[in-house]
Amino acid sequence: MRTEDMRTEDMRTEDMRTEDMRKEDIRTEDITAALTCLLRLQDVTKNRNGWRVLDHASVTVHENRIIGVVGDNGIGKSTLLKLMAGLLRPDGGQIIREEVPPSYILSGSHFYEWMTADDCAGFYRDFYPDFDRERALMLLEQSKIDRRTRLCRLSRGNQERLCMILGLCRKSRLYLFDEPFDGIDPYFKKDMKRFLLENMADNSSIVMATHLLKDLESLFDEVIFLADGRVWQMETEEIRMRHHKSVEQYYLEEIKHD
Ligand SMILES: Nc1ncnc2c1ncn2[C@@H]1O[C@H](COP(=O)(O)OP(=O)(O)OP(=O)(O)O)[C@@H](O)[C@H]1O
Repeated sequence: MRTEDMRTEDMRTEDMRTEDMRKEDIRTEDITAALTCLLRLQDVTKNRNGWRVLDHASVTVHENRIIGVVGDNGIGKSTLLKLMAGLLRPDGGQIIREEVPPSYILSGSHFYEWMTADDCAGFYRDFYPDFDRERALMLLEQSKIDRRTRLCRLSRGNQERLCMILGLCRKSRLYLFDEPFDGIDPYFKKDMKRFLLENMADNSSIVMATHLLKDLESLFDEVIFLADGRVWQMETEEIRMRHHKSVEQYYLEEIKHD
């Protein structure tokens, strides 16, 4: 979110938050054509575990963007991604998105260890009608991941790559990753970054929660920050040009950590 938008957001009064917007509401509509906007959270509030994780948060995801989601542990990054994915419903505000559902990329730990890559692809085929199994099998072969190997025998990096392949092979325009590169060595990370860029569909976008700013910030066009009870969105370019900082420096030096 740009500074002007943040100010406007702050200036909104309670009166303007209509009864409608307080209702649980996820709307889907074809908003893309006019605005090239894939998803919008408007004034979204979410309470979890007895505290308000998101408080009137507003963010927008346009097409052809890679957006980082950055904030301290437990601040609400996964919650934000799950709201975007439709896995959680907001307690207030609205989520407006395309009819095509987002692809929320599960991490390796969501599958049983005895499952093979083939089993995981079968799971995706059964659950997601938009899953392109042939493409997934082709990418697995390209990545030298044997379809018959059980997950427990795959390296951590290959487990994550498998999950990335499965998620990317859903016909979506919005791919949501929660810590996709966690625990992966620098060489493999570089390779997976390249793989991601090569295989993301045209006119799609990625939203990615991560703590690995040094490694990943070069990917980001924008960053969504969560801190101090607020959520705001900035262009990476703005952070570099206006604040003369990297995303990591901005995160460490400019935002409040409890
Ligand atoms: N399944 C759940 N049930 C109830 N409350 C939850 C659940 N998951 C998370 N929470 C609460 O929501 C808050 C935000 O959690 P979330 O996982 O979104 O944070 P995060 O920023 O992704 O954390 P991390 O960086 O450690 O992964 C947590 O502090 C926790 O109190």
